[in-house]
Amino acid sequence: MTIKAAIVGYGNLGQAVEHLINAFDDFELFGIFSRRDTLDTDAAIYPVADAARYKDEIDVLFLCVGSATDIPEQAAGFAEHFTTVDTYDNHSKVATHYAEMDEVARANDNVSVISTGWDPGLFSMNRVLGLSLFPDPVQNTFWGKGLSQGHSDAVRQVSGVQRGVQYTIPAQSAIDQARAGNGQGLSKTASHERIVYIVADESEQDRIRDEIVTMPDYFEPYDTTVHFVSDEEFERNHQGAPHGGYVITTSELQGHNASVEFSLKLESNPNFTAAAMVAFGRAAARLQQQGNSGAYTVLEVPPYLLSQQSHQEMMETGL
Ligand SMILES: NC(=O)C1=CN([C@@H]2O[C@H](COP(=O)(O)OP(=O)(O)OC[C@H]3O[C@@H](n4cnc5c(N)ncnc54)[C@H](OP(=O)(O)O)[C@@H]3O)[C@@H](O)[C@H]2O)C=CC1
Ligand SMILES: N[C@@H](C[C@H]1CC(C(=O)O)=NO1)C(=O)O
Repeated sequence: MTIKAAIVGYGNLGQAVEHLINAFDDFELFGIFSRRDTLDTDAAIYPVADAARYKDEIDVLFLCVGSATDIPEQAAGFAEHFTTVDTYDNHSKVATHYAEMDEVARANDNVSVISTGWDPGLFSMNRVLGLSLFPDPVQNTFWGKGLSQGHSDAVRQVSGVQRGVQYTIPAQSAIDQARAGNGQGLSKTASHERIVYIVADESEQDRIRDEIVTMPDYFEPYDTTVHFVSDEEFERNHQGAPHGGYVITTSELQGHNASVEFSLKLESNPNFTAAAMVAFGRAAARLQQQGNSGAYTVLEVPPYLLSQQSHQEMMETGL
C-alpha cells in the first residue's frame, strides 16, 4: 500500500516530514498546504484554505503547525475531511484535544492520531511502560539541554516577537539523583530552567517578557529567563535545534534494584519529531484502511503498525 500524504505547515517540522515522506518507499507526497504561496520546495504547493478540495486524493494529512494556537484552532477542521496526524504538545490540554478530534474523526470515518513525536509521544509510551512494571516505581522525565519547538512556537505567538527560541536546561544533579533511585519528590519545574532569546523592538520588551514568564502551561510554573538580542546575534547564535532527554524509572523487586531508562540524543529535534510523526502516519493510514475511526494517542496504536515490516515478517524474524 502506497500512502498518499500531504503536509500542512512548512516550518521546521513540515520540511522534515517532507524529507522523510520522500525517503520512505511506502509513502508518496501529494503536496504542501501553506499560508504562503511560495516555499523553498520542489513539491506541489496549495493554499491551506483549499485543502478540503483534495480530500479524496490524500490518505493521511500531517498537521505540522504550532501547538500553542494553530492546532486548537485548525486541527478539527482538517479531521472533518482527512485522516490526520499531529504533534500537539500542550500536555495540560491533550484530553480536550483528544475529545474534540475524536468527535469529528468518528463523525467522518477518519482517524486522527494526536500528540505524536517524543514528548508527548515516545516518552509517553516509555512512561507508561516504566510505571506498568513495578508495584512501587519512582519515575522522572528530563528534557535537554536543547531547543523546545513547542515553547519556541509559543513565544513566537506573542505579539511583537519578531524571532524567538526557547532552550530547556535540566539540573544535572536532579538527573543523577533520579538515576541513583532517589528521584522521589523531584519536580519537573524545579529540575529545569527555561532560557528564551527574542528579537523585538525595545519599546515592546517589558510587555513581551511579562507575557512569556506568566504564560500558563508553557512558562508560568518554571524559572524562565528572557534575553533580547539583535537580529544579527539571533542569526549568528540561534540556528539549529538539538535536543534530547530521559525517562528514568527506578524501583526494587524483592529487594533487587531495577532501573529503566529511555534516552534521546538529537542533533535535530524537528528531524526526529518528524520521524516519529511519519511512523504514526503509517499506522494512521492502516488503521483507517482497516475500517477504524476516531482519535488515537500513541498509547492506543499497536506498535507493529508503525513499521514498514509486516506482522508476518516480524514473526518470522523472531521479534
Ligand atoms: N510532540 C513532540 O514531541 C513535539 C512537538 N512539536 C510541535 O511541533 C510544532 C511545530 O513546530 P515547528 O515546525 O518548529 O514550528 P514552525 O513555527 O517552524 O512551523 C509551524 C508552521 O505552521 C504554519 N502556520 C503557522 N501559523 C499558521 C496559520 N495561522 N495557518 C496555517 N498555518 C500556519 C506555518 O507554515 P506556513 O507558513 O507554511 O503555513 C509554520 O511554518 C510545535 O509547535 C510543537 O508543538 C515539535 C517538536 C516535538
Ligand atoms: N514537545 C517538545 C518535546 C519535548 C521538549 C520539551 C521541553 O524542552 O520542555 N518538552 O517536550 C518540543 O516541542 O520540542
